[in-house]
Amino acid sequence: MLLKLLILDRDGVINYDSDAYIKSVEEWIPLPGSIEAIAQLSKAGWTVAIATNQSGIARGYYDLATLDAMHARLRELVAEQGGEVGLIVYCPHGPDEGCDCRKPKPGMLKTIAQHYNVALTNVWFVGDSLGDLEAAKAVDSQPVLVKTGKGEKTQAKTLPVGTLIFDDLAAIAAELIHN
Ligand SMILES: O=P(O)(O)OC[C@@H](O)[C@H]1O[C@@H](OP(=O)(O)O)[C@@H](O)[C@@H](O)[C@@H]1O
Ligand SMILES: [Mg+2]
Ligand SMILES: [Zn+2]
Repeated sequence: MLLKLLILDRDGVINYDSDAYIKSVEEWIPLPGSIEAIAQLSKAGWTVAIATNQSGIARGYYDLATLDAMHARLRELVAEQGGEVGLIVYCPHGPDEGCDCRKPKPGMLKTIAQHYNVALTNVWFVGDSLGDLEAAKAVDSQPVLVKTGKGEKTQAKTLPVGTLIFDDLAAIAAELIHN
């Protein structure tokens, strides 16, 4: 049976983003409807994985324990709604470290695909930044832009051909669950 895999960016898609980075669990605040959307997708048989840049680690704004606490909180909130979150992959590196995982490079998407032993072709990758969409395009996944977070600013840029646009994660869940 083909795995129904959906990959999400984190900041600006699941939780509010900030130009000052999300530096603590207290600053990690879910966007309206995002927790419910993930839980509904999970209960409808979707595997929801996450690929997130976290250069704030390299910049020293917060540590790995804090990052893990944010993700534990996310998992706890989704579990309270009867759903579950799949693999969470993050890039802790800074923009100048030349790693393979920082979006727009597709390294994290490849890691997720290998973990679930699936191809990335046409798998929806939902993000609010151009780098998210470019990462998707690089591995023939489906770039999906949400207007939350930095999404409306991103929408004004030149997007990869075929990018789908939705208001928010709740609208994406409705589309995937009911179609
Ligand atoms: O949207 P995801 O990938 O989940 O995470 C984005 C964050 O890591 C941060 O990425 C930073 O970009 P730089 O890493 O400084 O270029 C800035 O855009 C911050 O506002 C943002 O919070
Ligand atoms: Mg983002
Ligand atoms: Zn990296």
